[in-house]
Parts: sequence; structure tokens; C-alpha cells
Amino acid sequence: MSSNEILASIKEPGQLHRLSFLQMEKLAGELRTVLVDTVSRTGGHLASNLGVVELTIALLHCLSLDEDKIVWDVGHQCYSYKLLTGRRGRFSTLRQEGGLSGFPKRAESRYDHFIAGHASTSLAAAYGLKRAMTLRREPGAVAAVVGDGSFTGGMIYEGLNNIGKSGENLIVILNDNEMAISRNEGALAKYLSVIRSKPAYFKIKKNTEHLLLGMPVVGKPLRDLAWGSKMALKKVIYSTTFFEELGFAYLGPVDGHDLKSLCDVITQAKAMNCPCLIHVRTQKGKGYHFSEKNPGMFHGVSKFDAASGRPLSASGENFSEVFGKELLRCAEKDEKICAITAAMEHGTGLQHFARKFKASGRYYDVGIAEEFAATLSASLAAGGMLPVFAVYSTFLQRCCDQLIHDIAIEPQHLVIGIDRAGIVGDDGETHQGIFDAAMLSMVPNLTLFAPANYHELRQMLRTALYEVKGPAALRYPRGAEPASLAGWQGDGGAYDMVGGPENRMLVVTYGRTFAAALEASRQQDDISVLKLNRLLPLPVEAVRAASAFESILFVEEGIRSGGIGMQFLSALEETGYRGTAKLHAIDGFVPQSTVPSALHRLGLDSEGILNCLSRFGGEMSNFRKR
Ligand SMILES: Cc1ncc(C[n+]2csc(CCOP(=O)(O)OP(=O)(O)O)c2C)c(N)n1
Ligand SMILES: CC(=O)[C@@H](O)[C@H](O)COP(=O)(O)O
Ligand SMILES: [Mg+2]
Repeated sequence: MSSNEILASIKEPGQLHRLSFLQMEKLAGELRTVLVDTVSRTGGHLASNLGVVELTIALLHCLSLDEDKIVWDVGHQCYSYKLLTGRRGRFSTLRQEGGLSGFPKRAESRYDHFIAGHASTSLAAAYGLKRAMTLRREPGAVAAVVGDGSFTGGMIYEGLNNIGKSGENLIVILNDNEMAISRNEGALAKYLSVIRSKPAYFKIKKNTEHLLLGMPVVGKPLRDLAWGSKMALKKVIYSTTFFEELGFAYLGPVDGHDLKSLCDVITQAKAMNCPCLIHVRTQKGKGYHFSEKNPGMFHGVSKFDAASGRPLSASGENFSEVFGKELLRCAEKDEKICAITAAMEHGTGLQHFARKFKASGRYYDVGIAEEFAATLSASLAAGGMLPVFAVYSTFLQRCCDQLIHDIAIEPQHLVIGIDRAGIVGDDGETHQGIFDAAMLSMVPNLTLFAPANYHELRQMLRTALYEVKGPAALRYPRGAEPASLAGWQGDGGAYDMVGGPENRMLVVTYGRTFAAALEASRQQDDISVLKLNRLLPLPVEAVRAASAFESILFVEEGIRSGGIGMQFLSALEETGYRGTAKLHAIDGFVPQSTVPSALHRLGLDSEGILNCLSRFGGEMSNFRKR
């Protein structure tokens, strides 16, 4: 048999119904080979996908995608699903511009039923899909695959609360690998470890169910009777699980790499025709030596050498590392400083802080619970601590009400480190950090800084900690500082100006785009650049300085509507400015690509800025100097 014979033969997911267990075992091996080979070349989420190979095969073997639906929580683990639902031919384009998304997308396939990328949405998604099927009298079950990390997100409990009473044929598959990106924290992780240790209960239940399900006619009423007495029995012999108390049939724990057990339990769950929770135990990174040894490192990987497991590009200093190390330096001198993350310890550079201060209770990994993290930060501040919440821009979107209600109305002094601000690249629409500045501009009493390099990040963090009253935030991009800005030092005020009003054109910008604006001003005379250091509250002195120029182009690597640029131009108008002012910003969702390619496509690199200015220049001719 050729190396990929079975996978190559799968043209439609329905073909998996006819595979023998031996063939499915072989298919699992083929999938793992493709996953490691492809992700080593494209980058992506390897460990999570290696952990659900058998689960994906079993789901497609037991469910019929002509009527049943599967949704994936976060969706970063859906690569095998994509390979088995008609997208093998495009799989080498994974996460590339114009290629397959790294997450489920309805536009990509009829088998992708709901968008994913942000955690803990799958139960709401599954419930809505199932209710629509019921109301439209469409047959079929809906299954939601949820990782134990995603299970720490609040929306999951909102989902359990609504589904448990619904009686719907909805199967929640809890994929328990004891990991989020790092090791899973919290009481839920502890609870799962307890119920993982009770396989006996599951065996008794399975045998009883099989016996009754096999009985004609009397089977169901007898089964309901037995089920009722079993519930009583369980309360006597076994403590029921939290899930059963909420109205789910609990099936598990099941070995998530044992195809026969998986097929048994999925078939049983579908036949029970009620809310079920299947608890599967898997190994994150299974089947590839290096990811088994270090699943955290292989959660999200850039290109790597498959033979050695080593990354192909050395990851040097970056904004997250600089942030984490500067925060640690401050915290060593100030015991009021606490750090909070929502399951993104390494992504936000907090691992240094955690190593030093976890034991002393000044470090919190609250799980995938950004809303909770925001309000916890506010209450720590209310209690006299100096909390710093580090969070990706895109995930901060979860905290809009907490920012307004818990943090700003009675302003709490805390700091939010907004990482991945701006275009992030391969994760695409669900992860671009382009909305935070617009969202925060609604929040009164909040100060927002935009460092353009490591020096400013350190400086602005200290300013946020010790010179700002009320909530302060600083936003910085994924990756390293622009080489052209290494060591740049402005005057540390609310804005910096490069060039004076003797130039006709002024480009106003902030953050990473300052490098592109400077480059544009080097390529064409007559251009000055104003870099905002403080975005909120908008520095009126910067607006005043800008009004001396004949024409102004505001360039923003962020959404136009409600963004800083819009506010700057309206403040300019209020000064009675009679020049020409334009805003060049982002007008919609930004699909996956490399960051440079996205910035170029959006006209946010130096070439794009010069093109803007030359188009704009045409409107300059009718400008009369005052
Ligand atoms: C709201 C939100 N916060 C944070 C993340 C970042 N994130 C992506 S996957 C992941 C861990 C998921 O763990 P789990 O659900 O257990 O899946 P596994 O990778 O273990 O299969 C996190 C924190 C996210 N996608 N969404
Ligand atoms: C799936 C998810 O949300 C995270 O894994 C995210 O992709 C991490 O992004 P970074 O690679 O920028 O840390
Ligand atoms: Mg997990």
C-alpha cells in the first residue's frame, strides 16, 4: 500500500462509514504524516491537531455529515477534518494568502457550519444549529468538539445551562488533554482529573445501555426506567458528574486514541437522542516525538525542520518578551504589581513573571476567561494592588463591558498590555488586532499609549504604572520592533514631530506605521511626520501642531470606524483648520497572509503611504496657503 493510499481514496466523508478498524488505524497514521509534513512547511497548530486524529476519524465514521453537523471550539484542531472533507488537495495552502484557513469557515466548505477562532463559542454555535434543525424538521445530531482549555471559558457554562434542559440530540465532546496552550490550570482541571480516574462507572453504564438499546419495543421505556434507577444507583454508589446534574448523559472517560471505544461511545451518544457529554482523554501532540515531548511549544508553530523539530527561523527579541521582562523588573521593586493572563502566559511574555511570582500569589492564569481577567484586575486594583492584564488585542474584544462597567466608571488604576495589536498575519480575520483602539476610544477615563519600539514600550509601561491615574493601556504589535526604529528616542511627550511646517505635507500616525511613514518621508521631500505616543485622550497639542500644515494624511493600522484617525480629523476640524485632511485606515476584515503582504495590500507600508500622498497631492493644487 502506498503511504497515503487510504487518505488519497477519501473523496467524500461518507466513505469513512465503510472503513474497517484496521483501515482507520492506517488512515490515522497517514493523517499524522500529512499534518507534520505540511505544518512543518506552513506553520500552524500542530499539537492540537495530532491529538484529535482518531477522534476526527471516529466522528466521521459514526456520524453522517449529510444530516449530522460538527462544530469545533477554537477550530485550531480541525486540520484532519478538513483533510477528510474534500480539502486534501488544497491543504498545502494552509494559512497562506488565498489558501485554506487554519480555522473552520463556512465560505470554505459546506461541512464547516460555523466560524471559529475565539474559544468557548462552540456550544452556543451547536445549540443554535440544532434548534434550527429541529424547527425546520431536519433530522440529525450536532456534535461540538471542545478542548479542556476552551472548557474554562464562561460561554461554555452558558451553553451547558441552555442545552442541558433542551432535550436536543446534541453531543458535546470534551477533548481532555490536560493542556490549554500551557498546562491547564484551575478547579475544572482538577475536577476532570478526578472523573478521569473512574472508568469503572462508564463500563457498567455502557453494558447496561447496550443491553437495553438492543431490546425491541420494551428497550426504551425499560431503559428510561433503568436510567432513572441508575441515576439513583449512581447517587448511591457514584457521585454523578457535574454534567449529569445539568441534564447531560455523561459518557466517559474514553481513550481518545482508541478507535473502537470512540466509535462505540459516539454511536451510543447519537442513539440516546438527548444532550450527551462524551469525555475523551487524548494526548496533545500525539504521534510526533517532538510535540509529544513539548506540546506547549508545538501548540502554534512557525516553519520547522520535521526531522529535528527545530524551528527554521530563530525567534529573537520581541515586544512580548520586552514587555514581560520590563514588568518583572518593575514588580521586583513594587510588591503591589500583579500580573494576569487568560491562558496566554507565553504568548504575552508573562512566563518570566510567573516563574518569579506565582508562588507568592501575584500571578494569575485564569484560563480562557478574558472577561473574568478584566474584572479581576479591576477588583485587585480596588483592593489596593497594581494589576497588569496582558491580553491579545483580538481577545480583549471579549472585555468591552468589563472595560466600561467594572474598570472605567469608577476608574480603577490598572494597566492593560495589549499584545498582537495591529495585523497579526496567518491567523486571519478572527485574530487581527485592528479593533482595540476604536473600542477603547469609547471608554471615558482611559489612557492609551502606542509604543513604536522597545525603548518606548519600557518607558510607556512605567508611565502607565506610575504616572497615569485610572486605567491605562499600551498597544504593541506581534513580533519584533521595526529595525529602522531600533533605539529611536523621541522626547517622551504625547507626540513626536519629525520635520517642521516648512513641509507642505504631514503624515500623522502611531505605533508600527511610524517606520513606514519615516521611510516615506525619506523618499520624498516636503513630508513631515507626527507620531502620536498617547492615543487617548487625544493630545490636543498634537492636533494644534498638525494644523500648521497645508495637508494632512492620517495613516492608521486599525479599523477606520471609530478609530483614532477619525477622532483626530474631527478635532482638527474643530480648530477651524482650512487645509486638506485625509484618513487612510482599514475598512473591513483582513484575511490571512504574511504581515508585510497584508500591510502592503492595505497601503500601510511606505509605498502605500507615498501612493496615498500622490493621489492626495492632486487635491493639493487647489489649496491656498493661509
Ligand atoms: C477567547 C480566546 N482566548 C484565547 C485564545 C487562544 N487560544 C487558542 S487555543 C487555546 C488553548 C485551547 O486549549 P484547548 O481548548 O484545551 O485545546 P487543545 O489545543 O488542548 O486541543 C488558547 C488559549 C482563543 N483562541 N480565544
Ligand atoms: C488559536 C489561537 O487563538 C492561538 O493559538 C493563536 O493562534 C496564537 O497566536 P500567536 O501565534 O500570535 O501567539
Ligand atoms: Mg486541551
